[in-house]
Formats: sequence, structure tokens, C-alpha cells
Amino acid sequence: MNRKRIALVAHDSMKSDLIEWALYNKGTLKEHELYSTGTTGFLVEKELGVPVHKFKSGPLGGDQQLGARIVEGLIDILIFFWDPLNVQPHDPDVRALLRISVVYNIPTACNRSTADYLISSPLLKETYVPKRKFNPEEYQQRRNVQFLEQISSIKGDRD
Ligand SMILES: O=C(CO)COP(=O)(O)O
Repeated sequence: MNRKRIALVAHDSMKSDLIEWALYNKGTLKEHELYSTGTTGFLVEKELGVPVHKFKSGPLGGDQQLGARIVEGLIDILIFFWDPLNVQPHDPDVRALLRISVVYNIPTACNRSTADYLISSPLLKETYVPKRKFNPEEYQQRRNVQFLEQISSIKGDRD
């Protein structure tokens, strides 16, 4: 069995939808490792009776904690039922999480039908390494060289 690290997150108006979806898919979800922002995680744990790694509540930095885990390669799938009709106080964090999931090419479902497709994908049972448009080490190396050159030319101008 290939255990995936699945993050489940829902904004307030979407929490009951996520719980309904999660209950329907409990059989599959319990085979995997679950991660959530604080309140979503509390609800998933309580309603499904499965353990969830809980981060801080979204408005208190939970989205950022999740984003950091994605950067570290510790999350495989993101199911994020965000609210398209209301403004969130932590909108920059929400955007940052969604952005980083695209940068790192993490399978991301932002609505229920996409979540249905994801959870029923045969790839769930396989080892899947997301292709990335960049190699972090090469990317960093290129920038280091670029700015070293820029700085040495400034120093050269001064000499
Ligand atoms: O706000 C959230 C995601 O942006 C979710 O946070 P909670 O799960 O703590 O409600």
C-alpha cells in the first residue's frame, strides 16, 4: 500500500462540504496520512475517527505551515475547499498556499468534483514523483552566480 500524505483544508462555509466528502471517502482516506489546518483537522478527526496531523488554524498561520511542508516535499496531495464568495482575513496566506502547490506541482483539488477525480485516481496507489519545472539546487546556484557577478561589477566600478 502506497501511503500518501494528504492535506485537507476548508474555509468555514465549506467545512460541512469537506466533511461530507471526507465521510463518503473515509475508507480511502484512512489508508493515508492526513494533515489539516487546526479547525478542519479537529472536525475531520472527530467526524471520521481517524488521526490527523493538525497545524495552527488557517488565520493563525496554518496555511503557511502547510505551504512550508509542501516546499519540504512532505505533502503529496492538497484538497483545499476554499471559499469563492467571501473574503478571508488571511487571503495572502491562502494565495501563498495555492501558489506554492502549483510551483511544486502538487495535485490540488479546490472543489468537490476535482477531489472526486483525485481520490479515485489509480495513481493514488502508485509511487508518483511530480515533475517540476526547476531543480531547487540549480535554481539557487544560478541566482548565487548571477548576484555574485552583479556585486563584483559594482565593486569593480568602485576600484
Ligand atoms: O482558514 C483556513 C484555510 O485558509 C482553514 O483554517 P481552519 O481549518 O483552522 O478553519
